[in-house]
Amino acid sequence: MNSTLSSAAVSVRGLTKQYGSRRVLDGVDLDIARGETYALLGPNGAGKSTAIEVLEGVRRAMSGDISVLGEHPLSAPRVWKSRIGIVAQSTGDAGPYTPRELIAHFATLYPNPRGVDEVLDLVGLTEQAKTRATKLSGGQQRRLDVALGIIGRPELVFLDEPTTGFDPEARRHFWAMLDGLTGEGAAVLLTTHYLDEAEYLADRVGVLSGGRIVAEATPELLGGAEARTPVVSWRDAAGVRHEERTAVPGVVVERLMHEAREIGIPTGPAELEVRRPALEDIYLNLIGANGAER
Ligand SMILES: Nc1ncnc2c1ncn2[C@@H]1O[C@H](COP(=O)(O)OP(=O)(O)OP(=O)(O)O)[C@@H](O)[C@H]1O
Repeated sequence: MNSTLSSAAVSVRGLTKQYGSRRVLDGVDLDIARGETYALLGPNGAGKSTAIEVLEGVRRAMSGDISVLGEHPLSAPRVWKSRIGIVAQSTGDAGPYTPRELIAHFATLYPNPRGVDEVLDLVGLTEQAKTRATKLSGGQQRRLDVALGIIGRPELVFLDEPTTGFDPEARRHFWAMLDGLTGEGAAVLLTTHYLDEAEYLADRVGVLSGGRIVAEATPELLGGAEARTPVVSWRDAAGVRHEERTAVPGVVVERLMHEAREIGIPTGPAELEVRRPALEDIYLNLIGANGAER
């Protein structure tokens, strides 16, 4: 995070949004600092895209105080649009054009765009620069979406499930690219269903469930320190299964081995295992506790 820029990139209080009689967002509070990467997590249908679209000025909220780069998205001056970058979940038809042509065209819409070659390289499309966009693979088309979202050197980038369809190598490449972007001070609001992606990229993650942010922290601290405490499990000589949460699993394992040897079991207790809860376990617990949307 860039600590020299302190004013918020996004500041939201009490955001609500309803489709017909169905309330999708029910009082969302959200702050994203300049230079911060924030991953918004939540099950399918939780309202992540809806929230992003409200912040982009594409959808109208029912209520709430919303400030994005210091402006309300629906009353922001034209130049505000050039300060944000949007990679939506689905994008339109690219027509008969190549990535180079599309990126070059989009570059003309911004006052201070990146170079076309630089962006092609950043997203890993240099080799496909002259291939018709419609002939690109799904992952390559997604990279083109990202290219069009960052060509204008945005101060804030909205990335709605940006790496869906990427192969593992492309995903790593994308992560490195994003490191470069945020290194230049851009704030990022990202949605993803890949918990490893959130863990790698995000300064903070928020979990949207039941229309609200139900948990928010750095990836290391989500769910509280307790949630990350390792669990030692084993089966005793009578076949009864035990679990012990402990910050010192090695000490517990040592004790169990010693106790087992004492009663003539040199190999230790059956099914002895140490589990360290991953972000995914903690996320699933949070979603479970707050009722998943389906
Ligand atoms: N234009 C719309 N009209 C009516 N309902 C909508 C509209 N757009 C979205 N919804 C509904 O609002 C809810 C939230 O949708 P949204 O796309 O914001 O969720 P999401 O968290 O982004 O989901 P996903 O992870 O599947 O992309 C869903 O139940 C969806 O069906």
